[in-house]
Amino acid sequence: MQLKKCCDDNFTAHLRRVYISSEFTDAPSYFVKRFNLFLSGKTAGESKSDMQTENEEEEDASVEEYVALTNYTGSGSDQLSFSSGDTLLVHSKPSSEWWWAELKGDIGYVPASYLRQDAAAAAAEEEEEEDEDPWQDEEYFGSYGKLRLHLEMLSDKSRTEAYRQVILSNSASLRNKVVIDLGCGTGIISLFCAQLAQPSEVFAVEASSMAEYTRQLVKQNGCEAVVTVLQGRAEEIELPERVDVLVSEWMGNCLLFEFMVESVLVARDRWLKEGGVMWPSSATLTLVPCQANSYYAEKMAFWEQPYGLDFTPLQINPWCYRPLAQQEFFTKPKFSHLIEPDDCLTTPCDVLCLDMYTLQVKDLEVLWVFLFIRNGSTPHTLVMVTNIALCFISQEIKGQFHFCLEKSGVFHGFTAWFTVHFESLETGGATVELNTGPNSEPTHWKQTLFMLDRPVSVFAGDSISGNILLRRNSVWRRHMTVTLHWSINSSTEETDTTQVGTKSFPMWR
Ligand SMILES: C[S@@+](CC[C@H](N)C(=O)[O-])C[C@H]1O[C@@H](n2cnc3c(N)ncnc32)[C@H](O)[C@@H]1O
Repeated sequence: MQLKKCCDDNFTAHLRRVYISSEFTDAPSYFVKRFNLFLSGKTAGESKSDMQTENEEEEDASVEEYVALTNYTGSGSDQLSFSSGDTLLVHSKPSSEWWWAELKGDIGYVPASYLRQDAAAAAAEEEEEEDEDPWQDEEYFGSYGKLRLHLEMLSDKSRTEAYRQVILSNSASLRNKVVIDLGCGTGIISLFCAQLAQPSEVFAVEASSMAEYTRQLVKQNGCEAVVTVLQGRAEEIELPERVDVLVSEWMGNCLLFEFMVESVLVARDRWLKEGGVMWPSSATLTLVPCQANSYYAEKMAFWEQPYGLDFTPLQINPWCYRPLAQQEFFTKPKFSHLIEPDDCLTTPCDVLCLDMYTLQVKDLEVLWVFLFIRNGSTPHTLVMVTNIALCFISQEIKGQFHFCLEKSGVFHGFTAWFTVHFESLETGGATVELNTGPNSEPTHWKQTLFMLDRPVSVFAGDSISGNILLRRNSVWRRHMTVTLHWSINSSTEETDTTQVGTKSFPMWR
């Protein structure tokens, strides 16, 4: 299915590293073309020939048939009217409430809740989903089997030098130690270990097909006596002995995206000796409220007067739950954002700190706890409908923030980044830190920008407080949703005013 494919393309394209400046350059092109036609006043039928592209067959596969459950009268020129029983072609689902659909050559928004999928199509889709791997290992390890990601990672000097520095500054203590390099990729960290220290053994574990080349690289650099490359998933490989040090570069965008951290924790529990060392030893997620004037101008203010025309219905649309521009550009976080230190409205705040020794896989999950309150006369059984079920989230990755703004400006959103710390083998204190924030050398992760739907003018002395929740997707194990809740307390009003907001950002499912 095209939409799902687009989502997966997003996923592989955003595996830690981002190749496209805009998340939406890969938005379904069919939708974009249809929308262009809509703007030009042509109907789909009239413009069939305009639509023909070499990708047409693939694009047509994206269209899904839905049946109208009841009559609907569209309000405004961008909504479709339909009658119960009509078959609509849904081209895109820009939000959960409003879909972009076609009926008899006309195209427009329709309310999703008025439609149901054709039963056969729904069953086929469900089956397709059931067959999919929730870890998406094929795409994931497929992309690490190519050079593109490795080139980007190795070209990131700050990142790679940080690992080199860790090995170098601990070289004496690494003597005769056994090391596992989890997810060794091209083997760079294992090679640093072998060349800069004298470990007795380095197990370089890599699940992707890159492992075959890594073996050659180890040999080419004369390290085969120390480094053993093992191809396989870290969760499944067997080592001949436990290790003194587990080193891994597992961090993704916004620290956790990809959830490679789970593989690290599983390997830690299986193979790290009692008292062994984890590199990184801890990880911190940092947040700051910020301005993003140029991004806002590029994606939102642009529609105010392009070529002297008024395109504001794309920006502000009373009929839409979320106008198109907001929906397309601000629904997901912007990866690869480089925030200017000047755009931070105040001092950043650490919202999450992970201790790599004590963190558990279950800590990464949202645990749904069901509380059944028994109706006094009914037997104690979970299936009794007379019982009341209360469901609440007992645990999720959650951090609090409280910012006191140091300057006036426009609050466009929050920017997040992470820092990891490596402790010394000897002293246990921190030796090296890799900081991906705006005051350090840019890394390939850059920063992650979460745009609010609407900018808010703020003033020095105002405060912004709230929390951030990272909810791992319970099906798609490498994805999560970041939810921000905030309240802005104004210091300038005679009577205190508070504005509250909340927004969830899927990354990507
Ligand atoms: C971010 S890259 C780091 C590569 C290399 N360590 C470096 O610093 O250049 C992560 C690597 O870990 C591998 N990987 C991820 N999860 C893994 C797992 N569960 N078992 C083995 N390898 C894994 C990926 O295929 C990828 O090559």
